[in-house]
Amino acid sequence: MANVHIPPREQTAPAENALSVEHLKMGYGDRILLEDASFSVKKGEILVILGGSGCGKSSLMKHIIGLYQPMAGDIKIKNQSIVNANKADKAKLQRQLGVMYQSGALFGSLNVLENVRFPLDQFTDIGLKEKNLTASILLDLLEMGYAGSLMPGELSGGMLKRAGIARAMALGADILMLDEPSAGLDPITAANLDQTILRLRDSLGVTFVIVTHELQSIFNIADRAIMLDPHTKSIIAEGRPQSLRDHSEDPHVRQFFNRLSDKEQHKGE
Ligand SMILES: Nc1ncnc2c1ncn2[C@@H]1O[C@H](COP(=O)(O)OP(=O)(O)OP(=O)(O)O)[C@@H](O)[C@H]1O
Repeated sequence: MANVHIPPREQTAPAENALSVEHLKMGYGDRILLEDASFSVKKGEILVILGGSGCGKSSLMKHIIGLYQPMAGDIKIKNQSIVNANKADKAKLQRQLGVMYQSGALFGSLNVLENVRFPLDQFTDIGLKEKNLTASILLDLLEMGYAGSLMPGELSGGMLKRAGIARAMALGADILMLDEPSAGLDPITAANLDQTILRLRDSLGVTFVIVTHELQSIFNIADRAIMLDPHTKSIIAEGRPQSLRDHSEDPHVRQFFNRLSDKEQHKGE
């Protein structure tokens, strides 16, 4: 038999961590929200954080971006601790993290271009022309190029979120943290925003950490989900949303992903 040459399998290097949360204990005063939580997010991955109201999703985001110090544990941005960083290093790490809060949180007295330019005005000394160009490019990227001169009060919900994302990217962040991006959007606008998130990931390699309850959106865009639980103060589920929906050993997790009422969940018991 002739020797058949089988080419070696291409070695793909494991993706690097964009961020990792290691044995995090967090809370406020006597109130502990998470006891010992660990997870990581690979570069270019879309991770969704889930959990009932008040379980600590926003608090986790605020710890990741360095607004609060953990009670114990570490948080690393591209393998560098933001918890133990000195002020200058922490500021550098924070620039790699862009945050969009629920409403987009634009300044009502500035037009859209000025809003997107704002972080550049605050934190850089580059010229106005260059800053305006950067802001315009970001608005184009978010399909908002036509809206630079509009005031936030003139924007629809979807446009506010897009402008908020553009602003979050102004300082060059390639890890975006989005707090309930689809909240308050109609289904078509929410689906369009999902596509934009996927496009930013696929074309620029942006990493996303997203807090959302929108199941459809979770199934459309999330590579992985983690679910926080206030009772055990831990991460009770981690995996692909579809796998958690169909195979999680935790009935509460299956109930969540299948969007079942308590009655439907306990039918036949
Ligand atoms: N700065 C703070 N000081 C003290 N307690 C706080 C602070 N921020 C949040 N909390 C409390 O911590 C708990 C978790 O709040 P957090 O906003 O992180 O939850 P969440 O899961 O994001 O909730 P939701 O889904 O309703 O937005 C809540 O009980 C909240 O009142």
